[in-house]
This record gives sequence, C-alpha cells and structure tokens, in this order.
Amino acid sequence: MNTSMVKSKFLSNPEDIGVVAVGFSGGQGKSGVDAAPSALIESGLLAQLQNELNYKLHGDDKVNAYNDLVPKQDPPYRNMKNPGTVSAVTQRLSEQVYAHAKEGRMVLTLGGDHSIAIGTVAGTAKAIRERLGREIAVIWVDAHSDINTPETSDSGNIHGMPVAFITGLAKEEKPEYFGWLKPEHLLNVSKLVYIGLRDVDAAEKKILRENGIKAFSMFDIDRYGSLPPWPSFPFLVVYGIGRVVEMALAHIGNDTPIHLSFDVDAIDPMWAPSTGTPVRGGLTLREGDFICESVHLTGNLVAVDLVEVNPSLAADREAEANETIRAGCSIVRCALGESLL
Ligand SMILES: NC(=[NH2+])NCCC[C@H](N)C(=O)O
Ligand SMILES: [Mn+2]
Ligand SMILES: [Mn+2]
Repeated sequence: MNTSMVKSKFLSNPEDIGVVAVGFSGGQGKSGVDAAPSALIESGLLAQLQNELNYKLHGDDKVNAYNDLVPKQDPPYRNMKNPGTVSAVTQRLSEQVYAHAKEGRMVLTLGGDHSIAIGTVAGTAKAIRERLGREIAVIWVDAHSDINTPETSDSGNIHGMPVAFITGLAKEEKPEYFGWLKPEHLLNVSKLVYIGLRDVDAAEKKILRENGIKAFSMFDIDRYGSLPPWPSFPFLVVYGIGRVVEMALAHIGNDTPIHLSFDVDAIDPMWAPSTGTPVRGGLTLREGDFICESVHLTGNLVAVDLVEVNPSLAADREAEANETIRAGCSIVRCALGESLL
C-alpha cells in the first residue's frame, strides 16, 4: 500500500486484499459475463494492485466457476430463474467473502452478474458484525436499483433482485432458495444508498418510496450543481457528482464500514458498452472514478464488488470490450486509492 493512500480504519490488515473471482452468469440470461474476471485479470488489474499500489493479495487467482454447485434440475421458483443455482453459488461466495473479511482484510470481488452481491454483502455484513459489532453500509452504484422481489420482477432474473434479498425485503424460508440468509447477513435499509439510477421499474420505485431508501438518480446528479466558490467565475457551475457523493456519505455517516457494489452499467455506454443491460445517459467515466476516489478517501471502505462486465457483448467486440474492461479496472483502482499523489 503506497504511503499517500488512506488505510481503512475498519481493517486490521489494511495492506491486504482478499480477491474472489466469480465467473458466474446465472442471475441473468446472457452468457459472457462469467468471462469478466479472467478478462480483468488478464488486462493486468491484479498485477497493478500488487506492483503499483503495493497491496498484498490473498486468495486464489483462479476464477471460481462453481460448477459443482449447479443442481441437475433448477426449475423456476416464485418466478425466479435458476433459483437453486444462484442461491447455492451466492451462499458459497458469502463464505469466501466472510473468510477474508474475518481476517480484517479488504475484499475485492470480481463478477459475474449482480446477483452475486447477495453473497458478497451477506459475507461482509456477517464478518463486520462479528469482528467489530457494527453494521455495514452499502453504496450501490448502478443504472438499476436491483430491488425487485421475486413477485414484482418482470424478467425473473435474479440480478434484478439482490438488494431485496440482502435487505430482507424479499423473504424465503427454504434454505435451497436463499433461506440460508440469516439476520446476521442482512443490511439495514437505512444504511443503503444508491448513485446513478436511471432505469428503475415502477414496482421498484414503490419499494424505494415505501421504505424511505436514499437514492440519487442521474437527475439528482445534474440538479445538485453547486454555486462556484470562486467570485471571478460566477458563471461556472460546479458539477453535481461532488455534492451527490457528499450527501450520500453524509447519509451513511462517517463512522460506518462501507461496502461498495459497483455495476459497470452505471457508467454511460460510451465508456462501458459491453454489459448486459446498458442504459444511455449515465455517469461519465470520471464521475464513476470520482465516486470511488471519494469512498476511498473516507477510510471506511471494507469491500468492493465490480459486476456486469460482459466482454462478449459488443458490436465491435475487441474495441468495445477493451474499453469496458479498462473502465472496470479504473473503477477498482480508484476505490483502492490509486489517484492520490
Ligand atoms: N444488475 C442489473 N444489470 N440489473 C438489471 C435489472 C433490470 C430489471 N429491472 C430486472 O429486474 O430484470
Ligand atoms: Mn445495472
Ligand atoms: Mn446491478
């Protein structure tokens, strides 16, 4: 870890990162998102964390495929597609994340589709409760709110539901269908904050409203421009992302361990086109990086997920996939402090 970087005060080993590579696509219908971890690693992400940012990496750099966990038959249950597979994989992943977080290290999870956040958040929440007696907060950076319950979802894709499961808004008793989620795995809805939303289903809007969940949409990022502090440039409007991040962090409180779950589709398709559900009008690459840099600066970060990079979804495959992978690498490096001089 370089000297200028901020050591997270909630980690007993802030120089250490537990890496979990999750080659999993079962939370949605498009193949290719399972190839993201190896693409990110091959492009040099882990080597940079090790050699340039000077972190010590733990965990196997081989990608987990979890093939042993896939049930022979996995019919829909409560409208969910691949429910048994996603449940089993996220349960195993929660144990992997927990094991790293219990050691007091930062956990970096490379997905995979966003259903895997059921496992990562569950693992972090449980470890931080046990280690520090504290609740985590989650900053969910995404074009989507991923808070459908099985009943409200139109698609049946579990990558549109992880937030409902980790907050306990979606409940299920059967252990093979997420019933393994216990109170110690769950996130308090008051500790959840979204940034970047722009494609939220009507039923999801209702859930957000009814539960008073803090969310900053793209509209909020545009509208919260602040007045310039420099009298000589009275025409200049300071861009809204700074205020939005400030408000998001204020909502969480500055003494709370943070899990950052970053869906690459939060970034505008101009910079991150290779993803399963792209939505135009998104964050610039700099805004995405800025969110991560700001979270790093808090010194409260305990876990980062990067999800939904799908190298095989690109019109001009080589070029667009490479752009998206570059964007993803940049996001992770910013969260881990590379921007500080
Ligand atoms: N992680 C994602 N990219 N999620 C997209 C979700 C899209 C839609 N709201 C659904 O429920 O299916
Ligand atoms: Mn998304
Ligand atoms: Mn998502």
